[in-house]
Amino acid sequence: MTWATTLAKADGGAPPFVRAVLESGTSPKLLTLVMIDDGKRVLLGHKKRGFGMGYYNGFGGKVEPGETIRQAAERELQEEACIEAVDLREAGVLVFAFDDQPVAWEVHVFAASSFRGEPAETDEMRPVWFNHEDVPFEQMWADDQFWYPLLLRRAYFRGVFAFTQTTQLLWHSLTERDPGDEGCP
Ligand SMILES: COc1nc(N)nc2c1ncn2[C@H]1C[C@H](O)[C@@H](COP(=O)(O)OP(=O)(O)OP(=O)(O)O)O1
Repeated sequence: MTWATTLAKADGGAPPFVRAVLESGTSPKLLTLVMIDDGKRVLLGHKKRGFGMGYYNGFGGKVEPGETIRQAAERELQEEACIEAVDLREAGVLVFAFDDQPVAWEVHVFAASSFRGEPAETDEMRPVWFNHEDVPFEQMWADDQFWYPLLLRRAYFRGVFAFTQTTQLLWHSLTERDPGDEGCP
């Protein structure tokens, strides 16, 4: 997570717990998040249970042993929204550090503009379309308002976000990146 450590030192520096977790040597927990964006509207799910319950979010979850990150993204989209992305692309990576958790969460964000199937409510998510100008940030994770503009204009992004009390955003650093560029942000 070299880039995340570099970002954690940027913009005045992250809270100490962020650098501690990033420099601990412990691998981050890998998760996925898939956004369907048809160019005018995004498909979000209203989370009905578990982590982030009550928020609108993309579809995703933990990467299971033996699957790639992309396979996990495809599986979670099918499980949570009953659809299959046609043109799934890597949109960005978000690292979340929580002041009460010993490992960082590395969330791989994917986007697609078309899909097969009909979005359907599952026991985890209720899918709802929102026009780009009506994305309900007040009912979403506090980090989303910062990286959605990059997502919607198809810019690849990387960000580090520090939370306390699970949902309160303390600090963040976000950069727009070329996915093939492994140099310093
Ligand atoms: C902290 O900020 C977050 N912001 C956003 N936008 N999304 C987040 C944040 N933290 C987690 N997420 C996403 C990442 C995943 O898509 C889900 C969480 O996945 P979940 O815990 O539901 O994983 P599953 O594997 O589906 O879990 P269960 O099978 O145990 O329900 O939220």
